[in-house]
Amino acid sequence: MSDNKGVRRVNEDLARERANCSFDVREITFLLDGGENNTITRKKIEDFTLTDELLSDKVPDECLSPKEKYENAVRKSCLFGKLVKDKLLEFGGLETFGPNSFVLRRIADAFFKEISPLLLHLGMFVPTILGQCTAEQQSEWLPRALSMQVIGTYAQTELGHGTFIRGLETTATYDPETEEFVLHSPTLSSFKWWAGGLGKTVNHCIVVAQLHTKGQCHGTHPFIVQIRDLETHQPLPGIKVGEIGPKLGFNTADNGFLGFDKYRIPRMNMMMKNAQILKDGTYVKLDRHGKMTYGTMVFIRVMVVNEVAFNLAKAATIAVRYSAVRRQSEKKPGEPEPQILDYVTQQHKLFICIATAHALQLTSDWLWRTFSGVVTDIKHGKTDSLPEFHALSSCLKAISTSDAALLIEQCRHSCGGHGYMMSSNLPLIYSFVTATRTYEGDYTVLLLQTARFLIKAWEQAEAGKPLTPTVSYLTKYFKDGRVPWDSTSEGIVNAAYGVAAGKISACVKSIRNRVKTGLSYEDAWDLTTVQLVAAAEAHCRAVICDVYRSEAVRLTEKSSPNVRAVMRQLTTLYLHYWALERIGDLLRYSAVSEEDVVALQQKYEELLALIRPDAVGLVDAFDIRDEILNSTLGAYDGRVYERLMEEALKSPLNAEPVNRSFHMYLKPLMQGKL
Ligand SMILES: CCC/C=C/C(=O)SCCNC(=O)CCNC(=O)[C@H](O)C(C)(C)COP(=O)([O-])OP(=O)([O-])OC[C@H]1O[C@@H](n2cnc3c(N)ncnc32)[C@H](O)[C@@H]1OP(=O)([O-])[O-]
Ligand SMILES: Cc1cc2nc3c(=O)[nH]c(=O)nc-3n(C[C@H](O)[C@H](O)[C@H](O)COP(=O)(O)OP(=O)(O)OC[C@H]3O[C@@H](n4cnc5c(N)ncnc54)[C@H](O)[C@@H]3O)c2cc1C
Repeated sequence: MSDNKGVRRVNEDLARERANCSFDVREITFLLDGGENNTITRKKIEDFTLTDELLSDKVPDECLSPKEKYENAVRKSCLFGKLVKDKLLEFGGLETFGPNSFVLRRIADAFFKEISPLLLHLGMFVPTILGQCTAEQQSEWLPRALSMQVIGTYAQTELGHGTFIRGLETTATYDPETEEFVLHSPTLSSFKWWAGGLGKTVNHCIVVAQLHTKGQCHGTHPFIVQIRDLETHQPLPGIKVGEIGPKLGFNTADNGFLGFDKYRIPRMNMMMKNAQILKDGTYVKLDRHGKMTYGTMVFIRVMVVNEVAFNLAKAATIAVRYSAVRRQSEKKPGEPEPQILDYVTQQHKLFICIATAHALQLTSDWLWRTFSGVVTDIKHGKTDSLPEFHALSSCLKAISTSDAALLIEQCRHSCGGHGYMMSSNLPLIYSFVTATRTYEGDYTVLLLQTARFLIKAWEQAEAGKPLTPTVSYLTKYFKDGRVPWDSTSEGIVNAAYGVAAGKISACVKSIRNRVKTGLSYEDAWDLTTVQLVAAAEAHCRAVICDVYRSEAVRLTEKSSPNVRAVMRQLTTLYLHYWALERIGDLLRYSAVSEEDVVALQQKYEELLALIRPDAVGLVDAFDIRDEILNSTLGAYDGRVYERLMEEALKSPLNAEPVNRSFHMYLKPLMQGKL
């Protein structure tokens, strides 16, 4: 299905793989896109936007200086922004595709090898206006933000604090005399640090600061702050702003720092949906739940699951296609060199990547639907579902980003030396995804948030109180104890829940035993955090296994038999992979026997063999165009070696036969004249 526009000749091995695929690739594309209509619209938009004129870079981005890279990214962001504004809305905007199909995000990958400096504008600035402003404030800020007169970012993290939001030091002190807030950075560690686009691009930002009024601090609140002049783009007096320097990735995102020297903003620049300051300085709290100002973070955590699923699909596409083209070594003496995809160890590295991309995509669609329900509840003043949703989105964000980063790195390893080339795009995909494990809530910190909820749920189960849906399995565990083993998919999912329940139970015991020795609850909790993180991870894995299995069955109800078969093979592979990965836990918390373990391993290896002939078809079904993949190793036509050489020749070092350093240093060294 992938666009093969401009293809001269498809590599023979890839062509044969495609001819032998057992199913109609388009059927799986439609499933992943959420229906044929979505696929048709997406492809129309891709045809329309991915034009050579906008995409061509004479010099590869990675050969540019940091400054040139940034300037190129701004140029492309503006072209991309104009395209979206002028043309894409003709297709009905994002709503046409459903909020979870992320068409624009997909297309953006063709424009930016790294990140758009405007990502935070649409990704966080606009959503925070929607989530944290009153209707009146929205009518003032939204039109200006959507027409790009106001370009913004989200500046919460400081040099000294990212995780512990309550510890942020920037202050916003209300002055009733002038009806203004005075923003101030009292220490070096209070400088804002990290916000994308802050370094050079934006003219406004959302600043999260400690609100002081009438001599009292009311905790952190968000404010809209203009930081640069709209005409000259110079920082305004009282603002110290700059870029934070080179990073592992995100090098076109101009992440920035920001400090305030008693900088004044109007009272109405406080985002007032959840709390207000009246003219006289009276503080009015409207948020009954207490954590509504964390709403943008929850929203982004939901989006990130989809983001990493797509990036893993990209890495799997590159690695599987390359593994079908690449031939290396001999299986038996004198035999022709096999495609490396024929090595079982290679299949073990890669098929779990395809299955995980599906698992995360389907889980993300389910999470989005659940989130939409929570948002509707909140609109009607109901916040009861928030604690469970916070626990769910926290662990899914942590596990999906961590799994995706590890598996993308595995894809890179599976491509040998060529996977190390920037032109394979695997290093950039990895550097992007590994950051998702940290930003919007660090892995450990978020799992501990989930653990907090799980321990409370356990106590509720003990007290015989009803439990919310994602933890209702604890009630069953209370009744039946250790789970029986059953090697069906349903049985493995049940066992995964059993492991989670067993681990939560062990944490509860551990905390209580420690408290009995005289420790405070906080100290007992702290000493148990290694187990608590593992329990939250086990809970999250059980949820993903459950959702993936049930969603795959539901989605393929009307599919052709071959598509149903291959989708079932993938879900079964996923469940077996994780059962084997966590065999120690299963031995501890379920009735699995030694023989069952042997059978699990055997079945897993049989599944690798069954999936092998369809592997290329499965990654083709992700339907990621060459312009978006940006990879010498993963292009649809498989012209790997030609592309590697073409890209190498673009290196600026190849523009001249002899570099001047020869005359300046090497020659004098060779002649003993240095
Ligand atoms: C492209 C890249 C863009 C990147 C952008 C960024 O990174 S932007 C920067 C992104 N930065 C980050 O992501 C920073 C990550 N850090 C954080 O999100 C918070 O500091 C925290 C959640 C770790 C702790 O917060 P805290 O110290 O205020 O809270 P606490 O632990 O004392 O718990 C008190 C109660 O609150 C509950 N509760 C908490 N959060 C939520 C919620 N969202 N919803 C609902 N409930 C929530 C919690 O469950 C607990 O309930 P319980 O048990 O009492 O019933
Ligand atoms: C690429 C990138 C882009 C970003 N973009 C933005 C942005 O646009 N806007 C913005 O505001 N921020 C942004 N951030 C900041 C990001 O949100 C924070 O880095 C993140 O929330 C982690 O916080 P931290 O850096 O303070 O880590 P720390 O909290 O200092 O974490 C360091 C270590 O301490 C551990 N730790 C911390 N607290 C605990 C605890 N309670 N229990 C156990 N272990 C703990 C962590 O697990 C970790 O191992 C970005 C970060 C990155 C990397």
